[in-house]
Formats: sequence, structure tokens, C-alpha cells
Amino acid sequence: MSIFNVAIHPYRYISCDKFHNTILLSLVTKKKEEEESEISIMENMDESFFQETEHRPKQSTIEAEDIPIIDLSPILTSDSSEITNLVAQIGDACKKWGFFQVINHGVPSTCRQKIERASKEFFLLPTEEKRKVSRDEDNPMGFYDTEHTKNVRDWKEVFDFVVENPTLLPASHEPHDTELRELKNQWPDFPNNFREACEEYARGIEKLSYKLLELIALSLGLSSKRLNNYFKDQTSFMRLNYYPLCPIHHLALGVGRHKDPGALTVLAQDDVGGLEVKRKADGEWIQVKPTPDAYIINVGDIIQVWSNDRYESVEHRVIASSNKERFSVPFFFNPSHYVMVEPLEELTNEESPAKYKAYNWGKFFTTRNLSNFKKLNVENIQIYHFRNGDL
Ligand SMILES: O=C(O)CCC(=O)C(=O)O
Ligand SMILES: [Fe+2]
Repeated sequence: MSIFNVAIHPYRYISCDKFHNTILLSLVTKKKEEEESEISIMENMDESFFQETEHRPKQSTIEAEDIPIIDLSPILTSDSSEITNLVAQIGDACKKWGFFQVINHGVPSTCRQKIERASKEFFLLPTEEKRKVSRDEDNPMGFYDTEHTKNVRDWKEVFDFVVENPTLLPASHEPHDTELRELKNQWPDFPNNFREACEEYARGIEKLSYKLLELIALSLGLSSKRLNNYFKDQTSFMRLNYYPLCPIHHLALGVGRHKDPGALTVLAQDDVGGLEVKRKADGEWIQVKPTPDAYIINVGDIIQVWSNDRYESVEHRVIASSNKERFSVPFFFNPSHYVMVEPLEELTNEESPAKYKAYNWGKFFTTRNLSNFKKLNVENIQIYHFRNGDL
């Protein structure tokens, strides 16, 4: 049963079980009746969506300065003083926020419009159609509507595909098992340009990701290509996110609080808004306001480890909305499965020793995916599990 195919969109497939009717009713009743139907939602709604009280969204959002918007046009002109200035802006944003937005990034806007349209058309298909490309434990690429973050279900549907098809990953999370497996994409029959839109977009974003990686390397005082080799057999993947209308937006989240485990995330969000970043200065949740045609970039756990904590991977989450559906497309730029992630030699010394022990990216990723999939009642693997003591 999908929770999402209720008659809240004129083109949407309508499913008629008791559960869906409860949601539907709650959306159409007036103020007084709302209170009664609220009780009915509470009684019928799957509790797996409920966030602990302390993690539920606040009723009011904080008015705050936005995360920095950085103009990437200097990389087109190659003016060295402008590049120096750009690198400094990126370094400052990585330190202060772990997040920034980029404009004049060189990814054609037509490419983005095409994937956004294809994504909408795909998610508005009947659930049976989307389920034809469902992901499962054997093939984690495809459609999925029961993703959990920290063991609480997210109010969203996703479609995942790898950018290198196939992508090699460890077959199991067992440390001594050296067997590998291939992740392969599966593509839906509809909409018919879906695959083309996804593949074209992935190539454009991959190019931008390498540029950003080089700028980040420079901002850490490294040579521009220092990190590129780690991505030779990249395990990057793209995710299409769909956040349907949510009648329990005060209890659930589109995506629960989390940090991205890979190196870098390049995200396209639509004009609805809902992404919130935990401000490093005071731990408040700050909205990332949508900027037309900009990409939101965030440092993932791997850059935190490579930089020996100079740059931190920052927690973020997505608020669910009761009146606007939302679509987003994150690209998770991940290294080759065999990369051992550890603080870079150039960034450690006697005064500033390595804060982490080396870990194998492929095993880390596989363990994380497995615990998400099985909804294990244990905390997900995290980089702090590899932190050296007494530092
Ligand atoms: O949809 C968004 O804005 C962000 C999603 C996200 O953080 C994720 O998928 O890791
Ligand atoms: Fe994320």
C-alpha cells in the first residue's frame, strides 16, 4: 500500500482504502471538523512516520541570513585573482555552514528543466506502474517509498540511479568478505524520455561536481586535482525525491535529520522550499530559501574526514508540507568502493594529528544501505565510530 496516492492532485491515481480516505477527509474538512479528523488521522496513521517530539518541526521558522550564494563565473574566465577570491569564499562557506549555493555554474538550465519534468511525470504515475521498477535488497536502484532515516519513515518517494552503470560495490558489509556486486539501473517505460533526461543531467552535474571538488581542494591548500583520483570508479548516485502533500506535517518530516555520508552533494530544489540546515553557530534549523537555477552544495562526511574536521558535514532535514508538493534532485558524489577514507597527510602533523582511523568507503556505504533497508533498530554506522580517542 502506498500512502501517497490520495485524490489531492487532479491527475493522480486514487486509491480507496480506509487509510487513504482518512487522509483525504482531513484535507477537505473545515476548521472545526479539522480537529475531529485530526484525531482520526492520529488513530489511523502509521506511527512509523512520527518523529520524536524534540525532532518535530517548529511552528515558526527563523528569519536568518541565508546560506552563502557563490558566483562560479570566475572559473569560466580563469582570471587568477578572481579565482583566488572564489576559493576563499568557498573555504569560508565550508567552515561556517558546510553548505552554500552556486550560480553561473555552467549546467544548462534546459537539462535541469528536462529532468524536473520527467521526475514529475514519473511520480504522478499510478503506484503499480512505479512499482515495476521497485528497488529491493538485491537491486538498490529504482523506486522506493518506504525509506527510513534514523528508523523513522520519511514522507517521500524516491527513484535512485547510479551514474556509472554498472557500479561496483562490496557484496556484503562483512569486513572480510571481498566479493563485489554490480549495481545496475532499471528504467521505467514512462515517461518515455526519462532515461535520457536522467543520463544527460547526471553528466552535467558530474562535471560541476569535479569543478567544486577542485575548488574545495584549493581552499584546503591542496593542489586542485589532489582529490580527483579517488573518484576513478565512482559510486555516485542520483536521487529523484518527491515529497507529497502531508496531512501530518507537524509530526512527520520529508527527510529526517541526517548528514550525507559521501564526499559532496549537489542538490537541485524546486521553488517550494523545505530544506533546513542546522546552523553551526547555535544549532538552530535554518531554511535554505530557493534560488532559481542555483544548486545547493554540501560537504559530506568524507570531506570532513579528509580535511581532518576543518570542514564539517552538517545535519539537515526536509520539512513536509500540507499544501505544496515538492520535488528535489540530489547528486551524491561518492568515491570508488576501494578508497580508504582517512585524514589527508598534508592536513595532519604532530600538532594536528589524524582525528580518524582509515575506513573502507565501500564497506561503510554497504553497511549504511543495509541498515536503512532492514530498518535495523540500531544506530546507523557513522564516521564518529572511526574517531581516534582523546582528540
Ligand atoms: O530534498 C532535499 O532538499 C534534500 C534531501 C536530502 O537531504 C537527501 O536526500 O540526502
Ligand atoms: Fe541529505
